[in-house]
Amino acid sequence: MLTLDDVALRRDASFELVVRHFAVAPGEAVAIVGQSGSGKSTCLDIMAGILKPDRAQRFTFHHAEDAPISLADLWQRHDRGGLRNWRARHLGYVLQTGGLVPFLSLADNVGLPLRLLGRREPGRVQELLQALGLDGLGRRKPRHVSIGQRQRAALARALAARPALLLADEPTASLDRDSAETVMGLLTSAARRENAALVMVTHDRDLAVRHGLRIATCASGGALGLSVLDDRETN
Ligand SMILES: Nc1ncnc2c1ncn2[C@@H]1O[C@H](COP(=O)(O)OP(=O)(O)OP(=O)(O)O)[C@@H](O)[C@H]1O
Repeated sequence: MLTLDDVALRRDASFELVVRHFAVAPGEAVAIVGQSGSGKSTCLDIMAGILKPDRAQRFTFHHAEDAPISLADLWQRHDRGGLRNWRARHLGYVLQTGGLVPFLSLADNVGLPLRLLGRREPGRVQELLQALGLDGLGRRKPRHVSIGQRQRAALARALAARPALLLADEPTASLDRDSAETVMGLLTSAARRENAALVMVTHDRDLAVRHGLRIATCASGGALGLSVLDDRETN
């Protein structure tokens, strides 16, 4: 579904991320692991069409019967509208910081992707709040719930429009062990149910392995801090 070949982005004089090859198929789940500062979040932001790569031999998204979309071409043409449409239609992104809109209730945050797409799905928001253990908190603003509850609301929002590609940056980082297991279970089962591709960044390799995710390593090394993600190194 998502394929990257020789995609690179230099962040500063001492750091360049180079994705030699990465591919994820519908229904497949991959965890990107690696040391702090090795480029995991940068990699996810490139996959999300948020950060523009300096070069991309191949950077494509291919969903079901639709024609393949070259994200590399959209960037090349500076087609911001095209990238925005692609993100709205196909992408669910759980940010490390949650990224909820502070002045909207949890329920309105979760329903936001559906509203932006002009879709009405009565019951969908409630179903997600319930699935993520947020029943009864829908009317609260993000600042009036715990960090872990915010994280789960962010996950519910990413799932709302049933995206084909689900990206998550440390979705369990602010959760206790039991909640982390629960959220991982929900994330992977939701992705499987929707036949979505899931790519998540995590420090917790064991948690990812326990939940059946393929492991891709973001390795750092070399004098320039060159970072290479290569999913052929997976186990
Ligand atoms: N906005 C930015 N501008 C310039 N450099 C950045 C920016 N964000 C991150 N970097 C640099 O890019 C490199 C990779 O950072 P990134 O956040 O992708 O790593 P990470 O593996 O996700 O780290 P962590 O596990 O600590 O979250 C680091 O050297 C970092 O200092």
